[in-house]
Amino acid sequence: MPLGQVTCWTGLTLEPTTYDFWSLVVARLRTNFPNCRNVISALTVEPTWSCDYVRYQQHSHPSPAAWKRFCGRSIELIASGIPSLDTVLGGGLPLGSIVLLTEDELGTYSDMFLKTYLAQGLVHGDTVFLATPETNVKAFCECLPAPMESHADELADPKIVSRCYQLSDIVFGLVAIDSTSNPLYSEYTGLFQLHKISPVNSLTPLAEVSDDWAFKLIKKRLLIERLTLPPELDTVLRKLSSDASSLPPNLALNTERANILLKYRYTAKRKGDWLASEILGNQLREYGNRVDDRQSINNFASATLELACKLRKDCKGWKSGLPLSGPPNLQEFLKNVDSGCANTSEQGCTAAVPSSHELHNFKLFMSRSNPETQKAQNHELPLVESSRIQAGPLFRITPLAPHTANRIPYRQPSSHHPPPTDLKQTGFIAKKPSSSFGHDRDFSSNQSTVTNNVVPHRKPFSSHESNSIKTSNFGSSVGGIYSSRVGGRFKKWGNNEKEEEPVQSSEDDFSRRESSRGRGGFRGYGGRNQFDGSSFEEKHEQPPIGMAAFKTAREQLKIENQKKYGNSHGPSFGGNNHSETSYGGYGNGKYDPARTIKKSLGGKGVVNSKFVSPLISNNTSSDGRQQERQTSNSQENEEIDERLKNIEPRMIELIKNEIMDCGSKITWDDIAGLHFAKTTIQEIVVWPMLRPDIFTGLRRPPKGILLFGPPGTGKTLIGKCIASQSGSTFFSISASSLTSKWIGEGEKMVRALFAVARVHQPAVVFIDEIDSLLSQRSESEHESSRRIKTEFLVQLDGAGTDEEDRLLVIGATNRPQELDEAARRRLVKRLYIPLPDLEARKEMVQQLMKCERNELNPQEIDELAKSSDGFSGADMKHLCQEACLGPIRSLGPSQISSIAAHQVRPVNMSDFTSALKRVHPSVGPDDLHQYVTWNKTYGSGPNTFRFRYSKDLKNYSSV
Ligand SMILES: Nc1ncnc2c1ncn2[C@@H]1O[C@H](COP(=O)(O)OP(=O)(O)OP(=O)(O)O)[C@@H](O)[C@H]1O
Repeated sequence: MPLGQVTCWTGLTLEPTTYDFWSLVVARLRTNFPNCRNVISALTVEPTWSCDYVRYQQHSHPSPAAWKRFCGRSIELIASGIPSLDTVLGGGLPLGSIVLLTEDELGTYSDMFLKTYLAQGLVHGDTVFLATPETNVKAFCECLPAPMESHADELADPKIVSRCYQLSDIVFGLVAIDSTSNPLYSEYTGLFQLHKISPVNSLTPLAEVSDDWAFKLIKKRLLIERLTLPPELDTVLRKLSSDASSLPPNLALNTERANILLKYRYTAKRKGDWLASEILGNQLREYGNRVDDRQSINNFASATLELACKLRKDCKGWKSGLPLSGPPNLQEFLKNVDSGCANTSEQGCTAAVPSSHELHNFKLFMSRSNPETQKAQNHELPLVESSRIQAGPLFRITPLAPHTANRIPYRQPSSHHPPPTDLKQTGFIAKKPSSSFGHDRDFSSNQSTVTNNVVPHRKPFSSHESNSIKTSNFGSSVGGIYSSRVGGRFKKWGNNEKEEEPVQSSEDDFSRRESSRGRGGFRGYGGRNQFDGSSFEEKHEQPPIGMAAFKTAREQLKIENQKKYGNSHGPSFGGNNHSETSYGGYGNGKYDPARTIKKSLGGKGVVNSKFVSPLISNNTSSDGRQQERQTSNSQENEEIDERLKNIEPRMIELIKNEIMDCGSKITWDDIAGLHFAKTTIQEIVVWPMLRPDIFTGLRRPPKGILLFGPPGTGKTLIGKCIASQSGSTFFSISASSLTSKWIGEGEKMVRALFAVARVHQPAVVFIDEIDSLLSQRSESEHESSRRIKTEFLVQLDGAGTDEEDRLLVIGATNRPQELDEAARRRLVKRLYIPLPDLEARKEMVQQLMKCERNELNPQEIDELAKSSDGFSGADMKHLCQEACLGPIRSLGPSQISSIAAHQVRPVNMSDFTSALKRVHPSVGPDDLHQYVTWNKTYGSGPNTFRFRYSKDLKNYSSV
């Protein structure tokens, strides 16, 4: 996978209460990873519902291949759980995947995903697992990685970069274990791990293990217990190995992986991270070679599929596109799966496993960028000077000046981190890693960084902060929950603390940890509590060197939004900044604190409800600290506009993603002709939106206007221009998509649309083809379409709406005569947008040809305008496009490949003459007649026909 491309795979438990959580996460990932290629969301929960959805998706995207393409266009793929993921991913996670995982009550993910996919990440080394029952969305999102930066200039080989570049600092791993084959875990569902990943980006995310906990999932309760491995582990491992030999290859791999993991855990605990990493590195390489050959990938796919087929929750209607025999066209399929890996050899995609060349480069880089590496590996560094840690090349391990103020005292290896010994003695490894791998990979250096006090190049902090940071590498946002749940042992995170603690730590210890961690926990690390600008100011401290370079994802998002939308626009999630259009939605509109309520997205999260630890209640209830934490959480919760309170978050998300248009600015000059319409609109719409204080009472602008006329005459253009010129948020939706795309949910969509628009006011809601939404009501029409219509009319009428709302609905139609009369009444101003007249056509040609080299003189343009009588604006565009192809057509095929762009001759009149033979008006005289008649009767233009009721009605009745 090329540098910077990230696949986001979210495990979605799709329920109203959790959707907002995940959609926010997805949105955040998308924002933070502009190059993010795939966002794949898996639905698993409501079988019927997700099944319907999937069928619908299948309908639109029938084949797995199409799905793949669908992903490729950075569109969210919603699929129905494991089989489809299997189809999409082909049994292995691409390099650089981010996996967001939530556990369902049956443990489906842990049983299946993790077993067959996630553990594979152990091999791929770069996959980051995030799983959380966190209810505080904002807090969790702040734990998400900051945008990935390109370090291509620093490292020669992009593959190395992407492999080295960790995407997160905190990892929650739920690892399923095969309880039948492993006596150690017979009663457990899986391993629950908390990892702190060094931003130094070690080659394996499991390098710095914080803690292991075994967990049981009993119904909705998650019971977590400290994992203690018995000393006779080697016996168990040996048994596992012998069992594995008799298993089919895929299961053998699973067992082997569990085996490796256990070894690693055990060694890390007993012998220290450094040696454990060495062993792990060595074993992973061997294991990786096996797993990454194509046959094994395929094995994993089939293993997953087998498991998936047995899944009770799997809905009947859904069948995986992947047959048990493997993907139908393996080569083709793997091409996609390999995602950019240039290596198409039979050995498989080696993107996941460092080649010797990569390792060589990496070694070179290491030695070039960091001459101290060797020393580090030899444990010669007594101290780390945090202030000298700078943003810059990765893998920088900075030695210390021994007597500087900002130094972290050398921590003698504790019992938890015993000095490295020769593992040969332990009997766990046959030989000490001798290949360059063990040294070249940063296993050794990275993993040893903590144990051996070589602080990795990470988001830097000053010594002052280090006290809190050291104990707060994961914090209240994610770790906060777990910190209380899993009890003690967070001491391990703090270099200034001496010994690890037993699970059930004392209250004092708990509070000490709490206070030393600070409320921010990980967020402190991310810059909110300790490291944001304000805190530095408050403490009158200079941020440490390199600090300026570090931004939390949230800060980065803000900056990007500001860049993108300026100060007054731009969606953000949860900011209460007036200058932003926040998720809560009082961005550039009025911010009315009374209207906002504090709400945690996903706060009702079912996710959370599944993770009820007995420890948390024990630890926290007695002294009310939980309450304290809740208070702090609630302070940080999202503020959501109460107008959105009853709207399904996924609809809000849909509207924001698909309907809200932040497109290019359009000025009135871009619209040729249409003077009457333009003037009227400026008077009745733009000025009132700009100066609502003047346009009050009877001067109040209409709530709805209708633009009608032949197709391609600029109705949409006008809508966009209104939004652009009045500084409004533009919502553009085609009425037909309301009725077809969101089957059965149309009226909810309408309600959501108006709610979001109100939040983002001033807003223009542009509804194309409004006739299909508000056609004449009839007896025979479908109930759902009637409901949409009613809802729309209610919204348009302003029922339940504030009179002060600056919301304009613009309907556009080519068939005004089909509009329902109630709708017609509500669209007060009905403006005819006719075909462009001679002058307008001339203007269009001039405008369109402005950017093309041409030899047209004013007479020729006049002539052209005359010859194009009856053309719409869109036809004129088509005509110019056709003419511009003239010079290219005049070249022979041989010249096309060789000619320089500037040598292509300019467009001339002859090109237009031939184009005029090919392009014809798209509007017929009969159609025009209808518009003119309707305009005369209902239009708001100056030439409209006045029905003389008293006289004409008499005539009518006498007929
Ligand atoms: N008055 C105009 N000035 C400049 N360009 C125009 C004008 N009218 C149409 N065009 C060109 O035609 C294209 C189509 O216009 P637009 O989508 O606004 O038409 P429409 O009236 O909304 O069509 P439809 O009713 O089919 O949706 C525009 O992108 C623009 O390039």
